[in-house]
Amino acid sequence: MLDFTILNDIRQQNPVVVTFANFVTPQIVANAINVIGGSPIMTLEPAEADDLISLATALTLNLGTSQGAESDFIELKALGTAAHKYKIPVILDPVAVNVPFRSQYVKKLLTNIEIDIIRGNASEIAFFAEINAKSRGIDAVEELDSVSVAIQAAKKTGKIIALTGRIDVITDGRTTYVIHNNTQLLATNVGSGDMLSSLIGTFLLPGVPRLQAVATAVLAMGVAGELAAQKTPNQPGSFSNVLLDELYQLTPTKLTEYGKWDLVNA
Ligand SMILES: Nc1ncnc2c1ncn2[C@@H]1O[C@H](COP(=O)(O)OP(=O)(O)OP(=O)(O)O)[C@@H](O)[C@H]1O
Ligand SMILES: Cc1ncsc1CCO
Ligand SMILES: [Mg+2]
Repeated sequence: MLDFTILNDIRQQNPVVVTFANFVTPQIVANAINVIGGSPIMTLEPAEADDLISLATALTLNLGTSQGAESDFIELKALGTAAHKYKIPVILDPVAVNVPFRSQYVKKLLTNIEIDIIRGNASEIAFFAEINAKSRGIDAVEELDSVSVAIQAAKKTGKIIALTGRIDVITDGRTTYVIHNNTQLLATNVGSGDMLSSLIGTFLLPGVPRLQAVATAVLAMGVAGELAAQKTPNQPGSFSNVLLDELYQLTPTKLTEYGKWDLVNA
């Protein structure tokens, strides 16, 4: 079961979420964390990694624009090592991981840092399921069977997988949540996925079962997206702002009333 009172806990605890961001969407990612009730901080300085992570409840590593630079790798490793030391969960957003150079980089990262959760679109998650999927840059292109791809990725990696798309699938390979709340405007808005990867961090409060926390974060994004889309039909620019308003105004009652989700093979 999902416990939506976690929203009240987030607002009460104001959890610090550290994000290694890409340079395209840091502002909306920071706002997403803030409006839901968390406290965002972005960093690029390895020397402060331990200090920041000691304050944080989760770490999100977004690889959107990081690939290649040795300084980035040093930073990612410093953050990941500190997260392991302080036992906080690490979320990976493997943007465009099917681009060969990025595939190698992610493999290197996974041997150096312990990752707990991977959030990506169908093409990105297919990489971890070891399925040959096409992708065009940051976007998924193929209609894959999301449920089986996500479960296979979870089994291959041993990590929690959040596969987003027309439906969202959250699984540890045994228990699977499928989320049906959605809107095309979320896909059109560049950075919805980046926002979600850091929102997941905000929902991963200490002591909360991780799979349920991840599923609730994805549901929250879907419900807020639908409510925003009703107010901004065919207006992607306005949608982006109203999405933040709806995340800010989200309540456990709204998640209960509007949330459409299934629990499969529990
Ligand atoms: N075809 C779709 N229809 C409805 N909602 C979608 C669709 N595709 C994605 N979404 C929603 O958009 C949000 C972001 O997921 P998406 O899979 O687009 O991430 P992404 O590709 O990493 O995005 P970005 O790179 O722009 O941050 C999720 O909440 C997801 O449910
Ligand atoms: C457009 C883009 N390019 C690298 S990261 C990013 C934002 C979506 O993740
Ligand atoms: Mg993405």
